Amino acid sequence: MTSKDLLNSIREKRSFLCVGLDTDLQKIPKHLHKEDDPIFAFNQAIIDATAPSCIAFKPNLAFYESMGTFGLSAFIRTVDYIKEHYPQHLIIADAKRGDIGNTSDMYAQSFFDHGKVDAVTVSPYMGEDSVSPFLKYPDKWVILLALTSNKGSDDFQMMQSADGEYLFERVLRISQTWEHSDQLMYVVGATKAEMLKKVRAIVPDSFLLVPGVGAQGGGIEEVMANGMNDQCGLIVNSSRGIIYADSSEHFAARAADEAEKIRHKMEEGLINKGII
Ligand SMILES: O=C(O)c1cc(=O)[nH]c(=O)n1[C@@H]1O[C@H](COP(=O)(O)O)[C@@H](O)[C@H]1O
Repeated sequence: MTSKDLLNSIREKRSFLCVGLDTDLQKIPKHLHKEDDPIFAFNQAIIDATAPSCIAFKPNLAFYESMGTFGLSAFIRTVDYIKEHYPQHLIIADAKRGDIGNTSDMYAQSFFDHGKVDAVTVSPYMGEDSVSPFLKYPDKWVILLALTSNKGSDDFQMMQSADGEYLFERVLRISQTWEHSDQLMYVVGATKAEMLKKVRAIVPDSFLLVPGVGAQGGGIEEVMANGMNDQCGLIVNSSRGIIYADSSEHFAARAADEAEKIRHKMEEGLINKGII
């Protein structure tokens, strides 16, 4: 999926929302537990309900791997379901991978050859040779962690070099010199929205994956004000705030309402910026 495809999708849906599929057996409605595959049944209902309001889905691997083969099978079924029924939606495997070259090669194969996702989140801290195996797949995206939404991002990402450059700024600047850097997106937490201007000074044109609205307290308005470029350039994720809005039999309809509320705010931002 190219950035042009993404922008078309954003214009068509009037949205740049990503619905996070952080599916937890303990949190899904009890009536689904009688299904053969409750995780997939939940995802399917959430996907069908929210697809009109979003442009991307982001299953986080931790939630699936924690359930062993049963969880992995639900992950694969989920990806296949989105591919088959909503082929224009970007699928992000949130895996936060990255290792020595030959191991990253295996990770890349598992997501892009065996699995058919469009993008994978990758940690930059082992450097270029740990990321380049993911960048060998044309039309696939590598989403590098730049400035994450959690408190611990202060520990390393906000460290400053003698000339005042933050470590996350260095990640942005150096990674832009790598081969196929046009296939890079970056994670910047919505809770760090005040830093988005600094991010844009280094990567004015890149797409940013922005998690941390909703449950983590980040605000969509500040993200749009500081991070939106003239091609939108944003994919904003919400997981718990949408998928667990309700735990009754009406969970999917309530998830759709929550997604639509966010989409509505995004639509205003896109109009104000002249993108739609
Ligand atoms: O890479 C991510 O998606 C990510 C990066 C980050 O800095 N912060 C962050 O919350 N995430 C992920 O985004 C999702 C946020 O979930 P909610 O807080 O429930 O909306 C989770 O899957 C996190 O793992």
